[in-house]
Amino acid sequence: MPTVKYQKGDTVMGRWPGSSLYYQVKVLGFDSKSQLYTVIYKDGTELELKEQDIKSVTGFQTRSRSRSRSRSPARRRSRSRSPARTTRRSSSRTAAAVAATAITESTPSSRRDTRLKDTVEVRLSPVVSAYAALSLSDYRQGKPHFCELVRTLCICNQLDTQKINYLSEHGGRDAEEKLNLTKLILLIFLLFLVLPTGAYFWLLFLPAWVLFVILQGNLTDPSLINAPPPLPPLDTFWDAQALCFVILWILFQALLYILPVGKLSEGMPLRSGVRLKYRTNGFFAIMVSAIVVAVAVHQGADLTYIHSHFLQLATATFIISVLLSIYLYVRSPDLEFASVFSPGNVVYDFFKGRELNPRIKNFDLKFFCEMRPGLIGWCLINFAMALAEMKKHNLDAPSYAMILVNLFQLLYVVDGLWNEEAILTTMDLMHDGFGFMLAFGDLVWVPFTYTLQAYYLVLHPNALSLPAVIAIVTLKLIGFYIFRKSNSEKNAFRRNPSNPKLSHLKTIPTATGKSLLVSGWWGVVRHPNYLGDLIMALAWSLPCGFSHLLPWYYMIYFIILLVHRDSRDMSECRRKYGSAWDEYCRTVRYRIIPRVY
Ligand SMILES: NC(=O)C1=CN([C@@H]2O[C@H](COP(=O)(O)OP(=O)(O)OC[C@H]3O[C@@H](n4cnc5c(N)ncnc54)[C@H](OP(=O)(O)O)[C@@H]3O)[C@@H](O)[C@H]2O)C=CC1
Ligand SMILES: CC(C)=CCC[C@@H](C)[C@H]1CC=C2C3=C(CC[C@@]21C)[C@@]1(C)CC[C@H](O)C(C)(C)[C@@H]1CC3
Repeated sequence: MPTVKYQKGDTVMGRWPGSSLYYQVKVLGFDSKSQLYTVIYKDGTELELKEQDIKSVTGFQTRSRSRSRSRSPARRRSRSRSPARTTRRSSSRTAAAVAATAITESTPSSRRDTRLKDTVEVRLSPVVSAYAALSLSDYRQGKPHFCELVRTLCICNQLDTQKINYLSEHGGRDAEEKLNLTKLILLIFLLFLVLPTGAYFWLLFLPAWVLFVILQGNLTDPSLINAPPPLPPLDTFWDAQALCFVILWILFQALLYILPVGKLSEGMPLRSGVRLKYRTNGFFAIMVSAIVVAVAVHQGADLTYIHSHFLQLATATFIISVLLSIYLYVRSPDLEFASVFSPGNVVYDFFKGRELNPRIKNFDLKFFCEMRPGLIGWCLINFAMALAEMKKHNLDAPSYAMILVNLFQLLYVVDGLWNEEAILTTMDLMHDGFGFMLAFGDLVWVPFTYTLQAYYLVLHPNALSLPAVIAIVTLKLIGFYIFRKSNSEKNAFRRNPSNPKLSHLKTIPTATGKSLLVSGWWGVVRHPNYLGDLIMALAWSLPCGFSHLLPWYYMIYFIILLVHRDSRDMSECRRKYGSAWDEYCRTVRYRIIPRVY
């Protein structure tokens, strides 16, 4: 009779099948026939584990501590946690274990050999090994983000784990050769995207693009594929008054934000378990802003200034976003966040941000910038464009096209502010740092490029027939319905998974304690909210007609943005949820558009 190492009632660390994560478990018994231990997780889930998947509690450290030791996401992420990549060695009685704190093994040798371990684990598949080789050599050269991009792009190009595994099982050389072209294309993409050059690229490209589209909007024949118009003299960019207006607007919004009006909502738990509080009074802010603007117009304020000084206002806002990003960079970094996301590269850190939730006392800079000056500014600018159109064409009322664009986008923003709490469960708030990308995105990109349809219509009117108006409105409402319902469903579920209103929905439990919705909207496609958003984007461009590409810019940009976000989210969820995510993907096969994508 072999000796039983762990006894009934012992508290030990049990490896979660197919991952390198260990959770605290209690031994319930040992079956000498199968040589398996039955263990129970904290949530009551029982599993059978082999002896080598069990360790004593000593010799472990919390994952957060080990994370902060390694600043390399490349190293951390290439350590496969996907069950698809590893051989499952234990049998499970239930599909999932709801975990307490996830713990990784930490022995002196495992620490010493982290790099070796990475290589061994990722060699399980040819494609992954190519990625790993790339990432490791590039990591050594100080380009850890390089591998992140390859990984993201691999996923973008559908080289997901299942395909990779399929190829490793069936492919051999042929399959790998077939991938060469794809890899080549990926590498060309990388020339543009690779970081830190990628961060430089985006730092220059994003402002240049805003300038390009604004200048195009002033041309008689605007297009996205026209050569850029000649740069106006430098002094035309600058207008001190425009800067004052922008500062006043931001301060005004900040004042509304800090007023003790409206609900204090709790964010999602941070890694430390803390839940930050957010003042969700965005609807109040837009209402007050509308009243103030209406009074100002009534008092004779000429809002068409916004149209005639669009470039100067954009420049002023850009300057503010750069100053804000510098401030965000020089604030002391959030080490816990940086240890997970930041490779410690100055440009990359500046671009992506070093803190998840930078705050000045209770003033949350990311939340404020994402939901207030830019978003409400977007509606203000659209309204100003409608006035400019009336002035330019001597109209008593704006055109149908202008009214539709204004109303559609106003509805989108008002809805976002009305459901402001839901933003707390979105990727930006939960996972992304606050650096130049979001500061610029929130303050400049949103108000100065999302308004392009209205800006375009001032100089390029497009007459709409009544049936066209009805068709476009119907499309918008369909998109809005899908967008709102799906976002609310996920938000309600994340806030209270046992919400009785959602009890009819099927879910998959995951090892993190959170479950995934597999029916309802989230059972139709994996991102129903993106689907609704895309349909709405289509309805925003249609009123501008088909004469030029410029008003279709948002649609094109949005497809790229959402496809990229979906890939990023897919890889993040696969990392978080492992086999449960794969099961979700098997059940819900399409990402955004049913039966298409
Ligand atoms: N107009 C614009 O410029 C933009 C608009 N948007 C819109 O903003 C909204 C938010 O988008 P975004 O933050 O990108 O993504 P989501 O709101 O879709 O959030 C993704 C997260 O939802 C959770 N999740 C995914 N699948 C499930 C499931 N089956 N069941 C339960 N939870 C699930 C996961 O987080 P976890 O499990 O950790 O909770 C995942 O990381 C969308 O409507 C989008 O269209 C987004 C970007 C730009
Ligand atoms: C190219 C570049 C600079 C990208 C930055 C992306 C940001 C512009 C967007 C990322 C996610 C966003 C969201 C909204 C606006 C655009 C950004 C900031 C949003 C606030 C718009 C209103 C919606 O109702 C929303 C609240 C769902 C949405 C959230 C995501």
